[in-house]
Amino acid sequence: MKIFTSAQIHELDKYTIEKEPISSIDLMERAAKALTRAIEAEWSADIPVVVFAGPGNNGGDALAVSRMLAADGYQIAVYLFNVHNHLSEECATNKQRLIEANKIKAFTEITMNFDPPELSKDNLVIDGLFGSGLNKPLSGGFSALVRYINQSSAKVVSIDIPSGLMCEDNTYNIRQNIVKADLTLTLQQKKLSMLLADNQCYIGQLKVLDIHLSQEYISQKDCEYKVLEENDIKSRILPRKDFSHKGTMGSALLIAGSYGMAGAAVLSTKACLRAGVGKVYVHTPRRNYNIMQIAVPEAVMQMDREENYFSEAVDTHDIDALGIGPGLGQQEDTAIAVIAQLRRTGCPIVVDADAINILANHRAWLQQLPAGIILTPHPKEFDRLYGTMSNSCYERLEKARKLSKVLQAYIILKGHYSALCLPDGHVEFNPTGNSGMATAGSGDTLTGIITGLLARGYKSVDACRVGMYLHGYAGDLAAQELGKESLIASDLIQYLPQAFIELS
Ligand SMILES: NC(=O)C1=CN([C@@H]2O[C@H](COP(=O)(O)OP(=O)(O)OC[C@H]3O[C@@H](n4cnc5c(N)ncnc54)[C@H](O)[C@@H]3O)[C@@H](O)[C@H]2O)[C@H](O)CC1
Ligand SMILES: [K+]
Repeated sequence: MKIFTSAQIHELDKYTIEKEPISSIDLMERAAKALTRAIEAEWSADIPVVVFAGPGNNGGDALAVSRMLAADGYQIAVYLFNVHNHLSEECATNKQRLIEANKIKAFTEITMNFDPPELSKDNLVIDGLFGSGLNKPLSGGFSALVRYINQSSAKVVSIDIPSGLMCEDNTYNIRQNIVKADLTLTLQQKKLSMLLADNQCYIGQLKVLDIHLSQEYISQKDCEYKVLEENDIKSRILPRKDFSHKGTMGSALLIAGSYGMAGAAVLSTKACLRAGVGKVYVHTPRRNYNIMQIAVPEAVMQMDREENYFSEAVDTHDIDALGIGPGLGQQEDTAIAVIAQLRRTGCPIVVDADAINILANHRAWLQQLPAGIILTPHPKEFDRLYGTMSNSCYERLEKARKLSKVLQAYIILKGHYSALCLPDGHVEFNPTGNSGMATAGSGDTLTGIITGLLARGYKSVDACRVGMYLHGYAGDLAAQELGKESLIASDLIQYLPQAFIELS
């Protein structure tokens, strides 16, 4: 699913009006019908509804919804904020239609002073103050109203987007002045800000309502952000040929583990094997020999000369993909070996965990990374790598995009909706996965899966796409059976076969 920016949504809106063709007011009527249906599916007519409508088309939607709910027997009190004595054309038409229908309990148009109605837990607030046309943080009377709504115990449903939240960048927004919705009914598509962790507290439950905007525009328009869908993945899963043997299914090498961190090597190795690769080699310190042999008998061991940590770069001539970093530790010898390894490796590489931390501590080395390298940082690792803290998830995402372009690297910024940043500036979000996966070792399994897919013959971009989707999908299957609370990283490996079956 493409994620258009608010400017593109505006364009899409105009394109639909012109090409369908449909008048702007009829399009609003179509949106309002979808919104009304969704609200009626959640709340019955005995809940008293208070509607706050703004001066633009978000307010127009709210007024049309008010008319439709009233016609269905809901008790509605409407407050229309017209403080600059200017309503959008569609908002003004819907004000007229609402008054003429004469079905609502109370209609107040606020031009100056506003005496807020009492809001109790038995009320439903419909927030139609501002939508995709918001162009700066809310202030003055609007911010006071938002705070009033937020401190009340009423249920809140936001039309299109919680008022005060920007569709994209909220780095410099004023967080107290954003409506906290219980339900957000967004039109046509999710907005970028809805995919970012720091905005989740405003959105509540999220439903996307299809208002049938132009499919022609949607399919033709290039777009920097998209959410991956099952079909994007299914069509990319490589078939296994009948006459395959382990020599044709690729060889992966994992450089992982240190004393006390053998588990990271075990998890990444098992996950790598389960990604369908022919052979998996593991280079790990001597101390971990027994653990690895017993835990993963399918893997071939290569012991480091050091007892406790990775210390020497190894030959990768016969290897199809390298995964480096899980549980490595950050010894200075390890750092030097990691850099030497990255320099001498000719096959595709996944860099994770301590290997990322090492690069973060030696940022001059970043320039030497081979193009096409895959980095899989979680947000803190990314901040260290980039060298600055981010004030918002949007800011971090933009930095990751920039770094991907500069390094010509694939960066997977991990989290809910992990963001795959491509060297050409595009971002693809992964929709699978759940909070049960926020547990130690989860990242090690992702590294193993992507390394396995690379060795198996997937292009780097597809190994990232398929890898993160499968990883989350396995997590979702595991959560269905085991619940989220008790989920551990080994469960992800356990459910990887089922994930493959369902996606193949
Ligand atoms: N394509 C669709 O998805 C459709 C969306 N619809 C609805 O239309 C709104 C967007 O409407 P628009 O008129 O462009 O913008 P808003 O209503 O969000 O607000 C514009 C209005 O507000 C003023 N303004 C902006 N920022 C501030 C601020 N910080 N403080 C005060 N005032 C501000 C601005 O100057 C304008 O006057 C979309 O969200 C949907 O709800 C259509 O109904 C159907 C198609
Ligand atoms: K809104």
